[in-house]
Amino acid sequence: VVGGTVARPNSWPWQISLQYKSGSSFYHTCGGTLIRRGWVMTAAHCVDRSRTWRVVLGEHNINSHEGTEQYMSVSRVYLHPNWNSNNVAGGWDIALLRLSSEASLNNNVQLGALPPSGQVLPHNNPCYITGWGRTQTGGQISAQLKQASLPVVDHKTCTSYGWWGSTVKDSMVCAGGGSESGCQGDSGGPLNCSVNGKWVVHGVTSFVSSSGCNAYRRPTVFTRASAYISWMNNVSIQ
Ligand SMILES: CC(C)C[C@H](NC(=O)[C@H](CCCC[NH3+])NC(=O)C(F)(F)F)C(=O)Nc1ccc(C(C)C)cc1
Repeated sequence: VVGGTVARPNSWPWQISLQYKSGSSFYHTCGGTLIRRGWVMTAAHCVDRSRTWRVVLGEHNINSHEGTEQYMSVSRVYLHPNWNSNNVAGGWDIALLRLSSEASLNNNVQLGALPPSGQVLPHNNPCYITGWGRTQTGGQISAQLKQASLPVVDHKTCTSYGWWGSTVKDSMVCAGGGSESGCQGDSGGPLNCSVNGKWVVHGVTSFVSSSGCNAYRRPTVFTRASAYISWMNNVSIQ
């Protein structure tokens, strides 16, 4: 996350850290959202190579053990069948992870709410991106979970000339476009939007401009969760 602030610990209790094993250690690679006690929603581009994964719930500082963490292994990865790892602009950048056991819900671990199928939010709808991703283009990832205010940029604007144009599809949502943005390592995490006074996980962090995370008129682009509700249902999640 470029800009924004360090989040109050566990104030986004559905945010997870997706980590892969290398040698005898695990390393943060992406974010995700706990949407059922046994299921995590993330980006397909995070899990389209075979690795030993773990999901950490109740995480704040990824470099220290704070006692609120739950470490879950992943029993199966469901990539969207249409995902093409050579074309993030094609969309379909969504995956579900089946956890080997069910999370215990508490003050630090809660389920994220999904939107109703087809919901599209208006321009400037208040949203926050959260994640441990790089804090500057080409910089380091953040040890502590960060948040930044990224209001929705409507499709009309986001797909116009000088903005993302036709790279952005209807199954995506844009947010931000100013000095704050997502960045590598935020992938797969939630775009948390305030709808009728409640937080809804409206997006899955997908991509930023290859010329820089907070590039001018290149808002962060998210997979629009409301476009995939039926797929998630069919993966027997709901
Ligand atoms: C060094 C980074 C900034 C490069 C940048 N990476 C990204 O945007 C990666 C997703 C890459 C998926 C493809 N393997 N996502 C992120 O960094 C995220 F913002 F989500 F955290 C990128 O590839 N961006 C990109 C690439 C192609 C397009 C279209 C023109 C096809 C758009 C954006």
